[in-house]
Amino acid sequence: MTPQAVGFVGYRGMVGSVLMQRMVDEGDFAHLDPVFFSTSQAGAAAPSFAAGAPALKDAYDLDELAKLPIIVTAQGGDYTSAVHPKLRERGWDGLWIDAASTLRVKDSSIIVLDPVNRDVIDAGLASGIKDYIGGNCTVSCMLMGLGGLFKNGLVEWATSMTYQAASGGGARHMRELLTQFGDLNAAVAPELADPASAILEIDRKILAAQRGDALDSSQFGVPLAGNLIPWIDADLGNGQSKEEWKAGVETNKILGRSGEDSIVVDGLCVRIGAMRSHSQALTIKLTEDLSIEEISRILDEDNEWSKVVPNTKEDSMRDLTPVAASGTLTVPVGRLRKLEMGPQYLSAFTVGDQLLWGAAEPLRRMLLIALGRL
Ligand SMILES: NC(=O)C1=CN([C@@H]2O[C@H](COP(=O)(O)OP(=O)(O)OC[C@H]3O[C@@H](n4cnc5c(N)ncnc54)[C@H](OP(=O)(O)O)[C@@H]3O)[C@@H](O)[C@H]2O)C=CC1
Ligand SMILES: N[C@@H](CC(=O)OP(=O)(O)O)C(=O)O
Repeated sequence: MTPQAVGFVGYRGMVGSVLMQRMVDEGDFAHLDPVFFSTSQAGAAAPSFAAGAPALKDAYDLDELAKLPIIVTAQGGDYTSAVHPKLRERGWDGLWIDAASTLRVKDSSIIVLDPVNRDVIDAGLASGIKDYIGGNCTVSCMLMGLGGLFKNGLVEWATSMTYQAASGGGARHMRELLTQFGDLNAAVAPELADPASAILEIDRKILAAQRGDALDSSQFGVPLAGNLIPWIDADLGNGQSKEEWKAGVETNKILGRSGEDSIVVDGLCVRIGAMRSHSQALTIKLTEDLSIEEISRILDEDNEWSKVVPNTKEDSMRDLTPVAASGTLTVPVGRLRKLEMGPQYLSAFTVGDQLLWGAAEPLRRMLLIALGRL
């Protein structure tokens, strides 16, 4: 069988690079003919990992894009807004697989997270839906960890309090965080080198640096190092951030639920100084009083990546952190405990790499589904 041609836009960005690495690691390029696009480097050589691919094409060249039956993009929402409607207007009916949020909640698209909603994806393909969009990173990571409870109708409502990594903002945000850590360290280096120096003097200098103009905070707007930011994405004007709004809307869309069938999911989204894994603490009201053993079994069995971490200090500190989860597809779920509110109230804590399950991996797997390989 002739390999299918697939267009890739945004392959050299942060999300795109993680996607390419996963595809190289899994040998995916052996089963397709890649055509790479760039908004800034048309004509340059294709990336070395895809031997034989043609030179980079202009990502705004609709004629070139329209030749392809499948386009995968991690270029960003502005690109999607600029190109996708024009392609559809001219009658292109290929599959559009996208990391950006632009098309996510449209009726004409499906949010892809196949370990959780393969049935929804298959029904979409069968009914002729052409736009398949990766979900919000926090939502996808939460559902990869706790999907077993949601899929089995065991969640009456859930509230999530997130601890989101710098990578959610992009590569420049990660660099800014590290630069801030370095600058803060430098501000008190002599005092740190002297074990006899007063900690309150160190603290005073750090606070002065954080409150002054010394730290570059141009990406996040305020310092993140030694701080946190209790707001992510746009202000919807009703006291809710857009990131918080996505939790309920996207969770239900992924699960194929709507109207009275919807599950209420809401909470607060907070940026912290982790690098690339998002964490979240959840309070879940269960629809029935299940034992922790039964809950653990359901979560572990739901998908091969969800891993229940025993609710002990040692296990939690070792296996339930951004440092433990980053760079892996494992989504640890722990701190499972019945809360004092009653036997149907469950606490949980989960962590996921927001560039893998939070962005690249659902796209990669959707591509494999489209190619008939998954
Ligand atoms: N960051 C995240 O956590 C998540 C992001 N997304 C979505 O993915 C989109 C892309 O995000 P992200 O990957 O972080 O964006 P990046 O800024 O890393 O990359 C986007 C594009 O920037 C261009 N670019 C310019 N200079 C460089 C450079 N030095 N190195 C690499 N690329 C460069 C590339 O396009 P070109 O080759 O055309 O110049 C690249 O495709 C987002 O807009 C969002 O819609 C989705 C989920 C999570
Ligand atoms: N908003 C997320 C990252 C992201 O890109 O989300 P979305 O794909 O929903 O725009 C964060 O900052 O952590």
